[in-house]
Formats: sequence, structure tokens, C-alpha cells
Amino acid sequence: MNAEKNDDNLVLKAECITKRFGGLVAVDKLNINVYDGQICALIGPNGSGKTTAINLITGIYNVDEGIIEFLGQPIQGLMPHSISWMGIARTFQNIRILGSQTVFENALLGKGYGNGGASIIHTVLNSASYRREVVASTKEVDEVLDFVGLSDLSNEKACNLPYGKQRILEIARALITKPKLLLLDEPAAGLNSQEIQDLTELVKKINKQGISILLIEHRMEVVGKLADWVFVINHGSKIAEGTFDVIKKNPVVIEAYLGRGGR
Ligand SMILES: Nc1ncnc2c1ncn2[C@@H]1O[C@H](COP(=O)(O)OP(=O)(O)OP(=O)(O)O)[C@@H](O)[C@H]1O
Repeated sequence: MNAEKNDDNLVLKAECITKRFGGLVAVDKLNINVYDGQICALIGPNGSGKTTAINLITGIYNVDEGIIEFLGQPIQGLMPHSISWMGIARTFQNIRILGSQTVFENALLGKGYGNGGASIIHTVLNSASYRREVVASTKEVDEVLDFVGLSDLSNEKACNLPYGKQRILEIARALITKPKLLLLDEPAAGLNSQEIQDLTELVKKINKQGISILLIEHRMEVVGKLADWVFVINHGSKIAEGTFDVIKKNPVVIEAYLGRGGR
């Protein structure tokens, strides 16, 4: 989906964000804008600061400098669960699912405690409001599993799923939060070519629901198929941005990444 770029439809604005770990500047005055309806990719060599940038956007780390706005609201300094409730969801580079729990239970985890409004006392007392929340959550999980194509596996233990479906389960858990912006950290890592095709189709389908996407990805065929706009970083700084067709011919990008490390 190609979005119009103006301040009115800016979903994410990260301006001059910086993160230091001791003497190492992992993210260095980085600017990233994601507009409504866009699929953006963040690419760069190993250790260039991509995951740290996502961790800053999702509140895992606080920025040392810079501002992050989501739908016009400043979010830097907020706790990760507050940022999630505002509408930013993510997946992780290393799959984080509970193998001994079912697909349904893993997806339900995305709801988080009390997301539906029932307080702890209602939960403990199994009150009407808690039961209503459980029914509503069950329906939402069923709908999301149907959307991502995992309905048939709802009662299966997550550890029995093929790797590609485990990645899709992670995405399902993120979608349960009804995000406006979805951050995917290397969603194609470890997938075979059929699984990559399925993932690519799913990401497009999610985007068609009006969810903007920022993905970190090393697989350039995935970036080429999905991204409307690509940010390239090296040593924490942005070295280029543009459409994939333009950045892949950029000598600076080829020298820093595509010519050597880019896969
Ligand atoms: N919690 C931390 N403490 C110290 N250094 C860190 C921490 N997290 C990341 N770093 C360092 O910051 C730099 C950027 O790491 P980051 O994981 O963001 O890179 P990346 O681009 O996501 O790499 P990859 O493509 O390998 O996943 C690296 O040098 C890394 O070692």
C-alpha cells in the first residue's frame, strides 16, 4: 500500500533517537517516519542497531536523546505495556512462544492481563465481568487464528508446529492487541521458501487491514516484495532511505551492506 506522506498521516515519528551502551553508540541520531498504510523495512549489517531501534520504539529501552511519537503522542519513557495498549505490537527475532501451551493459549497471551477491563478482584471472584471478558477474548483469538490460517491447529501444542507456523503464531499473538503499527523483527529468519511465501502473503493481508508495518529483514527478496520504503542503517546511523529499487543501486548501501553482508 502506498501512503501519502504528510504529518496528518504519520503513524510513527522517531526523531534523532540515540541509545548508548557504555561507550558504544548503538543507535545514533536516527530518524524514522512510518506513514499510515505503509510497509517499511529497516535493513543494515549485523550489529548496526536495528533491534535496538525497535526496542526503543517499544519502550524496552529508554532513548538517551531524541523523541518518539506514535499517532502524534510522545511515547518515549512509557512502559512497554502502555505502548502496546496505545497500538504498537511487535514480534521478536528469537521466537518467544510457550511450547507446552496450545496455539490458542499462546495467542491469548497477547491479550495480557486486564486488557479487556476486568480487574484482578473480578478475575479472582470469577465475576460476570470476568466471564464476559473470557468469552470476548475467546472470540477474538478464534478470529485472529482464522485470519492467520491457524484455526485448525488451535488445540495443538505450539512445540508441535513447524517453525514457519510458530513464527505466524507470534504474529497472531501480536495481532490480538489490535495494533495500528506492527513491528516485525526478522520474520523470515529460518524459514524455507514456501514458508517465506506464506509469510509474505500474510504480511500483505495484515497491511490491507490498515495496519502499518515496520520490519527488520535480512532477506532482500522479502524486502523487495513487501517494502514501500526502506531505511538503511550502519553503525546506528541512517545511511540511506528510499524505495527498494533505488536503495539497492545506492553505492553507499552496496558498500556497507548489500555488497558484502546483505543476503
Ligand atoms: N543490551 C545491550 N547491552 C550492550 N550492548 C548492546 C545491547 N543490545 C545491543 N547491544 C549492542 O548494540 C549494537 C547494535 O545491536 P543490535 O542488536 O541493535 O543490532 P542489529 O542491527 O539488530 O543486529 P542483527 O542484525 O545481528 O540482529 C551491537 O553492537 C550490540 O552488541
